[in-house]
Amino acid sequence: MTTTRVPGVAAEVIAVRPGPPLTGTVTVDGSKNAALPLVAAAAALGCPVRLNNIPANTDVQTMLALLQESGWHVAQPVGKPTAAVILPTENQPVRPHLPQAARIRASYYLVPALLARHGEARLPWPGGCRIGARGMDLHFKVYEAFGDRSVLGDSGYRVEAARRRYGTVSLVLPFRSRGATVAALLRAVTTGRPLRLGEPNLSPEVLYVLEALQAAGWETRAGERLLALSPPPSAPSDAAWVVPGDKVEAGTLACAVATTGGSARIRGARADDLGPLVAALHRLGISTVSEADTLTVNAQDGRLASRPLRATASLSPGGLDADFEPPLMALALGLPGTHLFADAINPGRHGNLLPQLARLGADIEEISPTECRLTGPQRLTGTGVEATDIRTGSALMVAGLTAQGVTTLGGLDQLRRGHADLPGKLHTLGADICEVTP
Ligand SMILES: CC(=O)N[C@H]1[C@@H](OP(=O)(O)OP(=O)(O)OC[C@H]2O[C@@H](n3ccc(=O)[nH]c3=O)[C@H](O)[C@@H]2O)O[C@H](CO)[C@@H](O)[C@@H]1O
Ligand SMILES: C=C(OP(=O)(O)O)C(=O)O
Repeated sequence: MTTTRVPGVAAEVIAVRPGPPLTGTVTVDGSKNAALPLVAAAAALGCPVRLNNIPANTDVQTMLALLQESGWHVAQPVGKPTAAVILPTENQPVRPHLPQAARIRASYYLVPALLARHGEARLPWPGGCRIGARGMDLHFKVYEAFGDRSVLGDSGYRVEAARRRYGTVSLVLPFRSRGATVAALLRAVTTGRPLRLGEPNLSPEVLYVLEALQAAGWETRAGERLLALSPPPSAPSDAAWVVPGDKVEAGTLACAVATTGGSARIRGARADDLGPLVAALHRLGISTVSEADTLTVNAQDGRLASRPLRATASLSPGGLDADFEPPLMALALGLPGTHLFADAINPGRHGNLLPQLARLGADIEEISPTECRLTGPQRLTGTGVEATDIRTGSALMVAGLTAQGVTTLGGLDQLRRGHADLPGKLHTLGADICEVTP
């Protein structure tokens, strides 16, 4: 017998219209890019780990589902939708088949836990945002440093765990990859070996993993040149971690408030994580006040003070996270000055974002495939656009807040990979935004 699946109504879009300046208070969700390595770290630890403030975006749901397929329980405490306890199952499961790992970039974070549980990790090549070639060759160098063997295929890769070895693992990364840094940390955890990693990535998402491991007994030292990790004398029996608030969601909401000339409080993200974004806002004449976990944005008076912005995505400590660039670009379109943007980390980002902004009438000059220049203020006009990746989607929503007429945004599955409900948060601040299911 054959069965026919009737597809659900997938053609939904978000409609945005210009409205009054955004005001009020909104709280961001836990961060996707912090939750993904923390979930993998919980699995690598091998004991029950309670995680709080887990965001409900689809990438994190996929990651939790991958763990469940691979020999871990994900137990949801009753009445606590954003908490989960991750613990290994008692029975050794058969080698997992994980095709959904191809949907998300961060499935690579599971390799160390899979090596510990199954002696090998067999995964499809990772997916995620299509923002240019996104290699993972440094991850394989990391595993090689631990003695593991990698076999690369057309549709995926296999890493085989080394026989038990002892002693410190030392390696220097050729560039500061966040993914490879986390891979090294988690492989050190599952092998119980001390690690000395040169030229590490020190983005907040890496520092959260270090904080979590420190809370579980690891000794950690993080400097610009060297990151060191040593195991505790005895393995922890349990741990409890909190996923930090989403700095990218907070930064996107800050750009949204600023673009409407509004004034609002954005709670939940750590002020330190927003430093580079706040510096860019100040350059654009937007005043902000940063407290421990609240960013107050006031764009009512200062917008005429805008100076030319140079926003360059960087992997260096304290650099501008590439994920802040798209919403900043949407904001800069409305502000005086000639503003420059560069993202050489993700060489396909501008190829996604610029054509969509152009549909709204933006005039942006491509200096090279990864650099562009625009002069504001520009008047945009609403039309149908597509979230071709997460941050392109959120930037288009920011642009739609001041574009004349109606902007309709499709490709919501991309947006929801990163944010459980960004339109809802904009609505809380008074945006004229709704989801439409034709
Ligand atoms: C799940 C997650 O946290 N994703 C973030 C992570 O992505 P991503 O995992 O791509 O970040 P990395 O810092 O590891 O890599 C940056 C770039 O370096 C290249 N590379 C990386 C590793 C490697 O082994 N070989 C290689 O060539 C890739 O082109 C990659 O795009 O950091 C990016 C840069 O800050 C952010 O935009 C992403 O949101
Ligand atoms: C690029 C991103 O995600 P990923 O690396 O998971 O594709 C992002 O979070 O914007």
